[in-house]
Amino acid sequence: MFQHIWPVLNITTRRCFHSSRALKSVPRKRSLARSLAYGLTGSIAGAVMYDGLTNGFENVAGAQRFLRSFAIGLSISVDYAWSLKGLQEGDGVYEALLPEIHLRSAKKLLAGCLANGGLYIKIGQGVAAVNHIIPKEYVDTLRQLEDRCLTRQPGEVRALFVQDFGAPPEELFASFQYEPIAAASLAQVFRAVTQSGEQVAVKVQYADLRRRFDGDLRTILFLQRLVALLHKNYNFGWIVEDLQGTLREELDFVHEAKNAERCARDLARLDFVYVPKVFWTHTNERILTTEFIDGCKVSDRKAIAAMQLDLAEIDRQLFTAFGQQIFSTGFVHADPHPGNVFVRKDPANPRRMQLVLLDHGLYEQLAPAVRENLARFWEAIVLRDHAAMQRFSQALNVPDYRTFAEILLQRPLELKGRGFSTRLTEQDLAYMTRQAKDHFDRIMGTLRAMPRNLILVIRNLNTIRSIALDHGDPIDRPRIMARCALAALGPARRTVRNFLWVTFRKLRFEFLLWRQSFHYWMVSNYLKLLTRVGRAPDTSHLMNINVAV
Ligand SMILES: Nc1ncnc2c1ncn2[C@@H]1O[C@H](COP(=O)(O)OP(=O)(O)OP(=O)(O)O)[C@@H](O)[C@H]1O
Repeated sequence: MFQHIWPVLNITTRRCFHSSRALKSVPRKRSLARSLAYGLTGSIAGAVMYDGLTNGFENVAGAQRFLRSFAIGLSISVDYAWSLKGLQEGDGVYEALLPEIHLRSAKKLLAGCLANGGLYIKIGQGVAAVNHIIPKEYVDTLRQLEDRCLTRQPGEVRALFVQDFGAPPEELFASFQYEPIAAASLAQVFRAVTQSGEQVAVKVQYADLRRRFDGDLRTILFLQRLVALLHKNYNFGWIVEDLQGTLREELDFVHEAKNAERCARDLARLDFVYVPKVFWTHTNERILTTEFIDGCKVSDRKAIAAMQLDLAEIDRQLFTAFGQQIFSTGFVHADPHPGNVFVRKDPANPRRMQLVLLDHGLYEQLAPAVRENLARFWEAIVLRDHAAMQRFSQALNVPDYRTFAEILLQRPLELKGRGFSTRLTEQDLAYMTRQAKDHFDRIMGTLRAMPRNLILVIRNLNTIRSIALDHGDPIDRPRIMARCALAALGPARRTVRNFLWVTFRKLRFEFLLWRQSFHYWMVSNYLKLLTRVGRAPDTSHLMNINVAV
């Protein structure tokens, strides 16, 4: 569930996680640890009481999950506060200790997620997806959740097939391997061969998932209300409440299968994207059978190198595919974490790569007006046209266009002295951390103002951005997205006039981008020259241009 409020958590992690960049002073950290500990204690006590009063403590496992989360949260808070007591950031001891504490804490979180399962695994996946913000130790440890096998009751899978299809898997399939090939938050995936000889992946839901889901959802809503009482700013309940329906749909594999087919239709034009075929005869609400894909995760750089595929090409296609969904079709995969994006050689042409999109449980549908205004807003960001940014932001009901742009891009709007495509520096990251801390209300206000279904779009963007960052950020992401936005804005009817209009807009866009790059190139060379002759004036005003469109 937390993956759905991740866009918000993504921002708040900067307040809560002790990344070496985010830590400014020890006193602040101590008070954070203390308030965390108090908050957690109060919340857990309240929640257990609430569960007891409303459910008569029927759900012992639910109470256990509470207590486990509480113990882990408390132990992590205390570890940071205690181990770093009296030390200052920048000290040798402090810097040496910090990665060790990060690693210890990440391992505790991993163990907690695995023990609690279900929604808690989603939280861990969400954390691993923000690799540009949180410490490496968390990312590396929690990444294991992307396809970690969880244990299940003996005979559970067989019983589920008998209940739902009236026969065990070995009768329904020519062969069925009971050892799962992967497991995730909702299900385990098994390999099988159909009676007609096709290799398939069979995704079988955890039997108690639906029952647990309701309890966990109630609990999280209750906990967040408590947290909101203690800390007025931390009110995320509206997001969870809004997304309840979407969350429930994710439990229905028939819905997922239909989403997969729609995604395949929507992206049929992109021959570098593939969606596995659904086998409807072996699919229902809890069991999903699809064509088996022999590929590697998009994060598996070794396997990608072994296939001699190019990371930049992969990222370009990744952003183009999701850019197409966000700006053109409006039907957006909301959970494209590396476990859900496979890479393989195109079976029809082994010299080319293909992206395979898995897990179509969670989608967001954007209304045409939202899509269009978002596309125009994105184009304006890349062209640095502030008047247009303001106009299209307002059309989306968001008054603060700067904060909105920074939430979408997760980077400063102004990269002073540098081109827009330049990679983020330590100062940029520090700026984002400061923004999140100092302007938390503004960020929350912007999130509340924007169309609700953009929350999951932001989740999509954060996830694919973290994939690219992990690849060494080899492409110009904002520009690729802006090109997708521009392509989506063309009129649907194919006439000569429309063709000319679209071509003109594209040329104008490319020219403006070229003009920006040329400007930066000229200014940076001019500066270099002045520095070489011993005269380096303050010319920052030259670099901070806005291209008027
Ligand atoms: N068609 C397939 N071919 C090969 N492997 C697959 C296929 N479908 C799923 N898998 C494997 O199973 C894993 C889990 O599948 P999937 O993501 O659909 O499950 P989930 O429970 O919805 O996961 P998530 O935690 O992402 O919500 C994938 O990461 C992948 O490794």
